[in-house]
Amino acid sequence: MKVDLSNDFKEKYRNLMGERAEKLFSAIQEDSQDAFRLNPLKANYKNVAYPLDEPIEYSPIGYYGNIDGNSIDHISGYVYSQEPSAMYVTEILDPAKDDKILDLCAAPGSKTTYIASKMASQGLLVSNEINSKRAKVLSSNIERMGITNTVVTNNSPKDFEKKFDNFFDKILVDAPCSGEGMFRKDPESTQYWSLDYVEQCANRQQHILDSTYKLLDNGGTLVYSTCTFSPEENEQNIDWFLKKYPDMHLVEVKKYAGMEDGRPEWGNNNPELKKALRMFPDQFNGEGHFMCKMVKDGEKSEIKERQINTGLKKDDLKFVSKFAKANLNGLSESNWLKISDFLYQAASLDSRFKGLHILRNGLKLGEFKKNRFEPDIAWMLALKPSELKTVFELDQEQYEKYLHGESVILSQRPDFDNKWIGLSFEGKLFSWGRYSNQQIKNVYPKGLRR
Ligand SMILES: C[S@@+](CC[C@H](N)C(=O)[O-])C[C@H]1O[C@@H](n2cnc3c(N)ncnc32)[C@H](O)[C@@H]1O
Repeated sequence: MKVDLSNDFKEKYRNLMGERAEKLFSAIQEDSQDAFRLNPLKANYKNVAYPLDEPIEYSPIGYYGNIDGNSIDHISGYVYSQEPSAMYVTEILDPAKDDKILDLCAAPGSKTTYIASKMASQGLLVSNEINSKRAKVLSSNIERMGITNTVVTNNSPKDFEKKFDNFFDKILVDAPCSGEGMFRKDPESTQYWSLDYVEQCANRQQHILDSTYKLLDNGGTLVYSTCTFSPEENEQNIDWFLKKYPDMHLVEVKKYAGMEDGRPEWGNNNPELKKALRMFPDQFNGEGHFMCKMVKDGEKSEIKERQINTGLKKDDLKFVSKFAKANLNGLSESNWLKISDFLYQAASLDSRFKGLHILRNGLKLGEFKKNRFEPDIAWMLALKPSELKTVFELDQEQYEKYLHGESVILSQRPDFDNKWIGLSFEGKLFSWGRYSNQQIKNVYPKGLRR
């Protein structure tokens, strides 16, 4: 599909870039570049059906190529589709295992799931999304990828200001923007673009950055990124931010072939802006992006946690222990949290989260029903085969029927008799199955069936 670039857009970039603008316009008419990531949180995570012969130089888990959303690799959370430029945002954030990280504009979750995979189920990741529909998609992507250390919230950045000042070691602001860098991936998005829209986005980004400053701890790192070319949303906003908060500084990031410096001349001639990074699709094999990394002066604060009541009763422990004894090879009882009838292994028990709209706190283990406990799909997606008493490998026909909502009838008595088993296809766990009487009853969530 041809991308319909408006005259205002072309004139603006001809003025800004001279002859180079024509190269940019032609690149925008070319096909976008697909890529995907592997998920190191899964067992044998390189065991995927997609070719891994075109690795992305700057991402140890990124590969060029297209994935199918109906494949078992996708359904079981072994792969995540993400265009190559966007992958570098997480690499420059450089998440560490014991960090407290906030991803403030996180849906649908491509950067958050990458961050989590680098944290190896440790530390704390807060993935926030202001839009409620998008926050649900974010939450389900986090579930699919088997992520356990994340609190998913649906709030505005301002909502965090009351309780989280100087709390986070690292913050990612992947800001809502005018999306010029995604025009060729989503040609219809050009219809929302105007010179005014760029101004509105720049203004909204300044509000988000104001909140972010308060939430970032001394010595902390802030990565700001957009998928747009406009100077107003990029260099000019960063120049504004650095002047408003003189204890924030840009730091150098490594630039691979095709990545360019930020443009001081687009940001009030602030020479520091060279340290930012730009990707233009006429030079770089990916979509258009801007990103930069900043640090805050000062010594790290001492953060004291105030723990909430976990809501657990003695009987609750009894039911889960009984379930685990029958079906698992062990059980960690740390950070258990009961919310109405649901049991979570919480990513955080800190009372600061009270008052936020939380969609998911860590791993959803399951639900207490009358005198029993039923495990949740989220738990299965986070388990390794070695943690289960029984893993049953389905054949192609059984797998397709199970995904569709049908039960599996076994032709003979199997060599297990426990009730809750892990179901796998091509060696990848994707669902619980409930065994009884030579049948594996279908417990695949209705919303996921296909
Ligand atoms: C570029 S997208 C984020 C993409 C995401 N980081 C990813 O990698 O999948 C920006 C997000 O910011 C959200 N947003 C919109 N207005 C916002 C605001 N005022 N404050 C915070 N986030 C906002 C949008 O709903 C959108 O999901």
